[in-house]
Amino acid sequence: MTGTDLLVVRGLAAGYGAAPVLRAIDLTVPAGTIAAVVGANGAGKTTLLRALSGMIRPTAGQVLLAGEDLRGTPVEQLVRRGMAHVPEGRGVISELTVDENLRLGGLWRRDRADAGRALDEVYQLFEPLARRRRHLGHQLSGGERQMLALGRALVGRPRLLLLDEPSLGLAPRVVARTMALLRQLRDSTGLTVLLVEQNVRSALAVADQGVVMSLGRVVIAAPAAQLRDDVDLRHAYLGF
Ligand SMILES: Nc1ncnc2c1ncn2[C@@H]1O[C@H](COP(=O)(O)OP(=O)(O)OP(=O)(O)O)[C@@H](O)[C@H]1O
Repeated sequence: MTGTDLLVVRGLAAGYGAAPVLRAIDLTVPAGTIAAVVGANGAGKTTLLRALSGMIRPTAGQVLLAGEDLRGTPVEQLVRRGMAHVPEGRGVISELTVDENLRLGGLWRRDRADAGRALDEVYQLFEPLARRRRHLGHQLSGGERQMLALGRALVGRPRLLLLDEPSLGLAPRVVARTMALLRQLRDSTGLTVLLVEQNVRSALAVADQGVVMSLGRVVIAAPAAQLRDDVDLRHAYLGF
C-alpha cells in the first residue's frame, strides 16, 4: 500500500434516463488495495462501475483518479489515465483469437515495447491462454473467457481495475484462482481494484475494504476483516 488514495468519489449520482440509481455515493480506495463492493441485486453496483468508467454520465458529484478530476474526460482518455473496466459478461470478441483479443488491450499504448512485455506477462499469468493463443474467443470455456477479459485489461497496465462479477458462472476452484491472482497483482504491482461481487464471502476474503451498497447508496464502508468477522455487522448489512 502506498498510503495515497487512488480513487476518491464524492457525492456521485447517476442513472438511466430520468431514473436515478446512484444517490450521493462517497467512496475512497487507497492505492494498492482491493475494495469489494457488495449488496443485493439492483443495489447499483454495476451502475457504479459504469459511472466511474464513463459508460454512463454522472448527473452530480466528483470522481478523482490520483487527485485528477475526471469530469468530462472521454472514455479513451480514462483508459490512458490508467482505468480499466472489465464488465459483467466479459466482452470477449468471439470472432478474434485469444492473441488478437489480448493485443486489443494494448493497441492504444505508445510504448510498444512495454505493451509486448505486458502481453508476455499476461501469458505467464494465465497459462491456459498461452496454450490457446490461436483459438477463437467462442471456443473458450467460461473460465477462460473470464481470464481473457481480465488479461486484456492487464495488457494496458491499468492503475485501477474495475471488475464486475468475475466469479459469475465459474466453478469455485476457478473463482478461488481469480481471487488469488488479484491479491498477487496487488502485492506485486501495486494494482488497485474495485471488485463488484455477488459472492460476498470470496470478495471479502480477498479485499482490504468492504463497501456495502443498498438502494443506490453506500451504507457502510469498513475494513473487509471487520465485515467478515463482526457477526453483528454481518447480520445487519450482509444478511448472513
Ligand atoms: N441499462 C439500464 N437501463 C435502465 N435501468 C437499468 C439499467 N441497468 C440497470 N438498471 C437499473 O438500475 C438499478 C441498479 O442496477 P445495477 O445493475 O447497477 O445493480 P447491481 O447492484 O449491479 O445488481 P446486480 O447484481 O443484479 O447486477 C436496477 O434497478 C436496475 O433495474
